[in-house]
Parts: sequence; structure tokens; C-alpha cells
Amino acid sequence: MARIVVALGGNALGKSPEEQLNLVKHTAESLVGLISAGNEVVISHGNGPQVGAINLGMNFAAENGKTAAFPFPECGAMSQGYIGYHLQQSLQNELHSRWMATNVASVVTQVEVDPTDPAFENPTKPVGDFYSKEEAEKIEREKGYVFKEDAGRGYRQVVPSPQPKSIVELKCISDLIATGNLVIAGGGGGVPVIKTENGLKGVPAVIDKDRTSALLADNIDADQLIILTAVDDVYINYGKASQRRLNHVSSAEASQYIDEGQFAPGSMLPKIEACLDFVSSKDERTAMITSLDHLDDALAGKMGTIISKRGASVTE
Ligand SMILES: Nc1ncnc2c1ncn2[C@@H]1O[C@H](COP(=O)(O)OP(=O)(O)O)[C@@H](O)[C@H]1O
Ligand SMILES: NC(=O)OP(=O)(O)O
Repeated sequence: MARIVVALGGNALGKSPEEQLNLVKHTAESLVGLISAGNEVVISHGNGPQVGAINLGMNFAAENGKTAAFPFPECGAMSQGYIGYHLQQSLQNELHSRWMATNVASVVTQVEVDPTDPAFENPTKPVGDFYSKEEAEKIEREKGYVFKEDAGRGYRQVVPSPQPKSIVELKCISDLIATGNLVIAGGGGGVPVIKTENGLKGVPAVIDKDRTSALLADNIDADQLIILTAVDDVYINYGKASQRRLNHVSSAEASQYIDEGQFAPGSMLPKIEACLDFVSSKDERTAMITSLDHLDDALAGKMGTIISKRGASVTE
């Protein structure tokens, strides 16, 4: 039996509740398959598009005097509830259809960050939908938001993305796992909080869920970290005629590709860095990146990119 942390990418979860529910239903089948094969699974997820959409809606309502202002950390917490709800429902339905009695729980998770993290001065985390360059520049002038180009897909608002330091609810998450529950935690990278004289306080930022998932996987001593996103594999020379799929790479090879600038910041780079962090302390640990659609194929070795400390030196 292996303990596996599976992180679902926010961008890979679609753009509407209907799309998200359909995508999650499909993934729930594979996740329950992993559990019925005897593995212990813990789930985390991103929230970039979702927290951006919630924040946009709340700002619109507040600007029109229809609600109070809802700060960004509150929007992050709402995104955990929204995505956790879809995951819980899909997993419960799938478990029940197989006569499995596992309980499913989403833990609203706070993650401590450093208030002096330089990320607060340099927003990098894309949230919300994609805009054209002209639309992005107009919103920047009107609202003062910061936009950046996102991996060749268009312009998106970016917010600070500090490093996760510690998971506030870790003990609760560990206890739930130990008592046989299927746990969803660290959603959206966790709601970022700082320690103050008066206790914990939310800060406006979005922690990268890949980094939080790696921290969670390390903290609960998982054997494997699986990151599910929109692409089946990681590539070098991504998007070019010379693009090449990576099958199983060592930490040293992955680090070399990072130095060559093969992975886009804000999208694939944090995933690779999270995988490297996770596998760094134990030779036996593996990390895998593949698509939400093809988890079963990746587990069968047909696709997906694996990173391990020593690697298998196989590329196609
Ligand atoms: N070298 C690369 N190989 C594969 N995908 C890459 C690469 N560099 C950038 N990407 C982009 O990264 C995206 C995954 O990151 P992102 O959309 O942020 O993920 P998430 O699903 O976690 O929200 C892919 O869909 C792809 O567009
Ligand atoms: N919080 C976060 O990393 O979200 P995405 O997976 O949407 O990038």
C-alpha cells in the first residue's frame, strides 16, 4: 500500500460549475480506483480560475452596493468550499456505487506564510480568466490590478504567491487520515495566513497549490505526489516543433531543464519545483505530472512524467 497525495490543477477543472463537476466525476473514478487497489489517497486542489471568478463577482456586487467588500482570503476560503463540495459529492457517489463505506471530508485549510516573503512585492500567481493584451491594459489602468502573460495562453491578473511555511490544520488532517477518512486538504494552496500578536490573520495572496501539496505530502510522509493538470506530460521545448515528452527524469535532469528555462513560471515551473522538493529527502519517493483525464493511463505507465531523485534516464 502506498500513501499518495493527488493534487488537481485549478486550470484543469474547467470554467463553470457544470464543467468542473463533470471533470471531477471522471477523476473521482480513478481516485476511488486507487483506493480500492489498497492505496491511501489524500487530495488537494488548485483554485486560480475559481478564486479569480469569486473575487470578480464579489467585487462587482460590492461596487454596486449589493454586498459588503469580501477580502481576498475570504474568497480563497469560498473556493475551497466550492471545489471541496464537488470533490466530496463525486467521490461519495463513486464510493457508494462500489459499496465502499469510506467517509470523505474537506478540511478548510490555512497555511502560514512569512509576511516578509519577497513574493508580496512581485505578484506572479495567475488568477481568474484570460484576457487579451488590450483588455488587460485597460483593466490595469482602471483598477490598478497587475496582469501578466500566462504560458502563451493570454493575459491574466496576477497576485502575490508566498511560499507555504506550515499547514495550520496538519494535526487534524493527519488524524482524519489515520482514522480511515478520505481527506481533501490544502485547497487552493491553503488560505494564506500570517502570525500576529492577536493570532492568525488572512493575507491577500494565493499560495501555489503544487508547493503546498508537496509540503503536505512531505509532512504526512507520503510515498508519491501526483499532480494532475491539463497536459498529459511535461515537455522540453514545449509548444515548439522540437517539443519532446519527458518520461522519467532524475532530480539532476529536471534541475538542468529548469536552468535552461524549459518550464514556464506560474504554470509548469512550480510543479517541477514542488516535485523536486518532495523527492529530495528520500530515494524511494516519486512524483508524477499528468492530465486529469489520463490518470489511469499514467498509473499504467502509458503516459505522464515521473520525477524521482535518481530517475530512470528514459526520455522519448
Ligand atoms: N514545459 C512544459 N510542458 C508542459 N506544459 C507546460 C510547459 N510549460 C508550460 N506549460 C503549461 O503549463 C500548464 C499547466 O500549468 P497550470 O495551467 O498553471 O496548471 P494547473 O492545472 O495546476 O492550474 C499546461 O497546461 C501548459 O500550458
Ligand atoms: N492555488 C493554485 O495553485 O491554483 P492553480 O492550480 O489553479 O494554479
